[in-house]
Amino acid sequence: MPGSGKSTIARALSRRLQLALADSDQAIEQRLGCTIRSYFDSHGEAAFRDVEEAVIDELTRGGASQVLATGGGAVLRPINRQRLRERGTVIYLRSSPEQLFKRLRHDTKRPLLQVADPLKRLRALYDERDPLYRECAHFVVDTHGSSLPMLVNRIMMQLDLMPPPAPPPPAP
Ligand SMILES: Nc1ncnc2c1ncn2[C@@H]1O[C@H](COP(=O)(O)OP(=O)(O)O)[C@@H](O)[C@H]1O
Ligand SMILES: O=C(O)C1=C[C@@H](OP(=O)(O)O)[C@@H](O)[C@H](O)C1
Repeated sequence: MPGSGKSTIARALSRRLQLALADSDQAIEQRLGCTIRSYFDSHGEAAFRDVEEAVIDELTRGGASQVLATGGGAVLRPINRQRLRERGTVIYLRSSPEQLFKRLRHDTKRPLLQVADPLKRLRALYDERDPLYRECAHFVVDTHGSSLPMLVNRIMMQLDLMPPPAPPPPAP
């Protein structure tokens, strides 16, 4: 979801894991040469989702060698969910629409929230997306009431519990 703290938490987690940090929204804006908001305005959401799909494909080809923060709508397309889940470990940072509204009520960057009633929009997005995040994620971390260091510790513990990745198939 927009504002669930993905960028903030991914940055802290990448430091802790000593892995590179990637941010698909930043990569998209670099490719577009403009902000996501202005691209939404000029080309519409479907065109944005095409670019998002291509960037996520590229950024996940290296497997689990980095921490990747995706935009909140990355799970909408089945191919994105499949690539993310198969190529890495996916963490759903769950927040309620009410918490997200507290964080984002003054936001001007997120195109989907530039509406008369952003809380209503956040509730609709949550209802649509929560099942998709759960389908895609390897585990869920609730972000409510935890500081950033506590969240990173909880994620580290969950990662420790993950089974090791399957070995690559033998060379033919
Ligand atoms: N765990 C948290 N508790 C409170 N505020 C948070 C938390 N995580 C992020 N924030 C704040 O919420 C806003 C959105 O965070 P951001 O990392 O940009 O979210 P996203 O990348 O998911 O859209 C920022 O202002 C950030 O400081
Ligand atoms: O929820 C969404 O559909 C979107 C969230 C944004 O990213 P954040 O989740 O980082 O706000 C950005 O990708 C775009 O505005 C669409």
